[in-house]
Amino acid sequence: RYAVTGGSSGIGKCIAIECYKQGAFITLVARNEDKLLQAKKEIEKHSINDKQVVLCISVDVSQDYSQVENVIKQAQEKLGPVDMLVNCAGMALSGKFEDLEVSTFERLMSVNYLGSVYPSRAVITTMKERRVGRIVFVSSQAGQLGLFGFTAYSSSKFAIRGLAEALQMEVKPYNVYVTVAYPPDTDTPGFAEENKTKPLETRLISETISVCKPEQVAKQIVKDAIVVTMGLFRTIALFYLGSFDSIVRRCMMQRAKSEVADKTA
Ligand SMILES: NC(=O)C1=CN([C@@H]2O[C@H](COP(=O)(O)OP(=O)(O)OC[C@H]3O[C@@H](n4cnc5c(N)ncnc54)[C@H](OP(=O)(O)O)[C@@H]3O)[C@@H](O)[C@H]2O)C=CC1
Ligand SMILES: CCCCCCCCCCCCCCCC(=O)[C@@H](N)CO
Repeated sequence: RYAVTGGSSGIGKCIAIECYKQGAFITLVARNEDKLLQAKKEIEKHSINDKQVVLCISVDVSQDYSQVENVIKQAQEKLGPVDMLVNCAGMALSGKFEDLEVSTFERLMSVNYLGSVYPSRAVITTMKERRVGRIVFVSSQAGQLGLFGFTAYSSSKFAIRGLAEALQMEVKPYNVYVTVAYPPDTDTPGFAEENKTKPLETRLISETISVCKPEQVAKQIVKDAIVVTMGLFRTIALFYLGSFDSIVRRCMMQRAKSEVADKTA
């Protein structure tokens, strides 16, 4: 059972299709109901058995945590616990730092960052209890490099990386896995929208690499969620992370011991 935020368009919709093709039950989360229904119809064409369902939830993932928590609870009651959550809802706005409205910084932070925190927070307890789960975050290449025109966007995508890495250290002992995707420019409705206001410099920088197809990006994201690949930096970091993970495990054992002691006391 998979839940995909931003599953009604672009990369999120392609991720949903990719997972549906593998027999998963899908919950789509986005705001616009027409787009959700449209996507549902499209995804259902790829079913591989007649038990599969696509459930649509209309909610703004960036506004009210209790609302997000409620709808996720309802979805889990209908379909059962979520095994994989893909946080793909997001948006991009660009412009020079001094030209961007202050409200744009707030908006991108709440949609891209808090919009990934809330759904994750809503599913994590059940995942830890079940000792099963995957959470996928969708950052961006602009979440690894700060680029001209992306002062608001890049920082919201860098934030996702910090969240994901910290969360991974917490949930690893519970067999819950976290992955982050850093996609390049991808041909989606959101990308077309973003291009309407892109500064020239940003456009020229973007054009140095080619635009990907959302189907291709989605395939890679689903694959990476299952098979983890590594870069050089990651390998060095892994040495440290290993020792940090053992601290986490030690604390867990210590806590379990003292809980037993409390009970017997
Ligand atoms: N396309 C690209 O070039 C790249 C995109 N990305 C990232 O990938 C993700 C998907 O991008 P893309 O497919 O292009 O985007 P689209 O604009 O095509 O789709 C965005 C999806 O997110 C939903 N969404 C947006 N805001 C909210 C919200 N506040 N609450 C709930 N749902 C919301 C939209 O539905 P609705 O509007 O109805 O709510 C829609 O389903 C984003 O996080 C983006 O930053 C990363 C790198 C490159
Ligand atoms: C290890 C990293 C390698 C980096 C290679 C250099 C890439 C420079 C070009 C970057 C293009 C900007 C992508 C942003 C996409 C995006 O998030 C928006 N389209 C959102 O919609």
